[in-house]
Amino acid sequence: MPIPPPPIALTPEQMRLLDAYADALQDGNRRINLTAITDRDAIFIKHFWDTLAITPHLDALLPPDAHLIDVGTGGGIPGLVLAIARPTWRITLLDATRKKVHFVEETARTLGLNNVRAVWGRAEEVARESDHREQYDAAVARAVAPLRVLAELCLPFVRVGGWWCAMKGPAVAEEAAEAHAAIALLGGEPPHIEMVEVPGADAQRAVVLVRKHAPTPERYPRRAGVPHKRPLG
Ligand SMILES: C[S@@+](CC[C@H](N)C(=O)[O-])C[C@H]1O[C@@H](n2cnc3c(N)ncnc32)[C@H](O)[C@@H]1O
Repeated sequence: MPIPPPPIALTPEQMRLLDAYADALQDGNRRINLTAITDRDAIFIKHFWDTLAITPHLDALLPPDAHLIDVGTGGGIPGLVLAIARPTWRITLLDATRKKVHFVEETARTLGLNNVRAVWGRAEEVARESDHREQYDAAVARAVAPLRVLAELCLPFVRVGGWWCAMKGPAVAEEAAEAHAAIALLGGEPPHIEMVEVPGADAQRAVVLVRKHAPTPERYPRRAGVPHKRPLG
């Protein structure tokens, strides 16, 4: 079965960049464990189309020159796909694993993406640095932690008036309900859930959108590992 068309319009140059990125993921995966998804069609559907399906939601919330951080980017999802789809956005890719940060840095360079920078570190530590804390129009994340943990890893990066955007699966409503108290504590408004159609995907997908209305209290995030061990709320 051919790969279905993307969920948003792409130029031939953007399709060429996604093809080159798929090559890099397949090649990189032979050396380091970047993703469990290695089949080329699955890379397009479960990584690329999955990210592009949330892009219209971000378009509606963010300015053309938005600065985003992808927390726990791994092999570059969603950050590198967003950098290809929206070249006027600036994207910071953050991961705690050094070799993954090297991979995304190298891949961005090879693809000629000059709107990308990569940062190696734990979200709990990097979010305490003044050039990252509350500096971003949006923090995005996929497959990093349950929402009430992820809130503490993401919201400290977001400026007041900005957005936290988490890509999730079908159990999202329950997860969001559990995260309400943590989100409020960290300066977020109640989460807004949108179901997302991903062409060719069998699983239900959703995006959780949280607007930040107040600064995150100084004591958050707590020390590295604590958000996972003792989730807020
Ligand atoms: C399952 S992978 C998901 C990668 C990518 N977002 C995706 O959807 O394919 C989770 C990634 O989050 C990173 N990670 C987990 N906790 C983190 C933290 N506290 N700070 C920074 N990165 C973290 C891990 O190193 C790993 O690369």
